[in-house]
Amino acid sequence: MENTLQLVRNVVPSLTTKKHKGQDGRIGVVGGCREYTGAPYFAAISALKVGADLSHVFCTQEAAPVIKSYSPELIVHPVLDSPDAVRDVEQWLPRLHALVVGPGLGRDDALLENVKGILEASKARGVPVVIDADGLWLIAQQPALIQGYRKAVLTPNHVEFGRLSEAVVSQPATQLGAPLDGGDRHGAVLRLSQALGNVTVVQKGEQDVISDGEQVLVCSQEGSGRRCGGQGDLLSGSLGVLAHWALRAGPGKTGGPSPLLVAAFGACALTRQCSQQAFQKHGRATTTSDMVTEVGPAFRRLFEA
Ligand SMILES: NC(=O)C1=CN([C@@H]2O[C@H](COP(=O)(O)OP(=O)(O)OC[C@H]3O[C@@H](n4cnc5c(N)ncnc54)[C@H](O)[C@@H]3O)[C@@H](O)[C@H]2O)[C@@H](O)CC1
Ligand SMILES: Nc1ncnc2c1ncn2[C@@H]1O[C@H](COP(=O)(O)OP(=O)(O)OP(=O)(O)O)[C@@H](O)[C@H]1O
Ligand SMILES: [Mg+2]
Repeated sequence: MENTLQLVRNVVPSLTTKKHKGQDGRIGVVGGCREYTGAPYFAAISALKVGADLSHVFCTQEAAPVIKSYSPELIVHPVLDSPDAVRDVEQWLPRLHALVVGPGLGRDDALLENVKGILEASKARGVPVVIDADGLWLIAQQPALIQGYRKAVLTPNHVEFGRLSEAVVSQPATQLGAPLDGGDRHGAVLRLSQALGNVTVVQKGEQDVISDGEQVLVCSQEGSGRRCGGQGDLLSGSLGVLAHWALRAGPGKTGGPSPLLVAAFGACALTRQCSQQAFQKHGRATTTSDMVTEVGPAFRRLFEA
């Protein structure tokens, strides 16, 4: 654990007076619809609090005023349900360092079709993508969308992992419902990553298991017993920034594991540390907003010690 945390520290940029706004990260979150406005907010605000300079949300028209009202810090584009959605997002891509696709996206077919176009445009430009939540629903329908794209990280929860495995490696459904033991989980994550052409996969759970098809890392940083919604969104937003930092630093700084493995490990450790710290203060009443408040102190404790 400690050795891998040190690798994360190696990619964290220093705060100096020589930098300009945007240099340490311009992150985009694609998600936010009528039902879900919290998820993209949690992802985007977490990216900022980890250290991105600018955080954009690309959501539906209806969701935009709601998300804006949560925070003056986010830049919110009400474009995702427009007929020009792909073009509207594409024009921002040259200015974005990473895209987090899926928190609060929903499963509307027209929206998913737009997201498909956004993913294709991101791949064409080599923009790193973190795919979470309903973005993973899309990938389970069309794995070819991400096949072999080495700058992608998928962050499935238990159910999302089962869906992806069934779609990609035809894992028997009987195995999907049952909790896998440690050894099986490693193998299952490794196989899914390999089947997707070495896309990095983070299976969230009691321990987070991370693989790029070559190595497997396990994050067992102490978290809490609280399982409120939104914690995965904090993780995917944080990972957007860390992925950018790690890829920019390159394998020379991350040692043996690939940059995206190190970034994913960092985001998992941070999310769990936030959970632990928030739980110490709020106990059973802990919510993801309490965890967002802990991002700064948790980051300092893990990565700036
Ligand atoms: N405040 C918000 O706006 C939030 C919105 N969310 C969004 O809600 C949408 C659906 O996400 P879901 O995660 O519900 O996806 P799914 O609808 O695929 O999840 C199915 C169900 O699986 C269950 N589940 C999760 N982990 C499990 C485990 N380890 N064992 C057994 N069952 C488990 C959950 O209770 C969930 O009801 C996404 O767009 C997501 O981003 C969530 O991120 C939570 C917060
Ligand atoms: N059983 C568990 N014990 C400890 N930590 C857990 C457990 N399950 C999940 N976590 C942690 O909670 C965080 C979110 O994982 P979770 O599986 O809840 O994601 P999710 O379902 O996508 O969340 P969201 O509600 O944001 O969609 C991760 O950091 C993960 O490590
Ligand atoms: Mg989720």
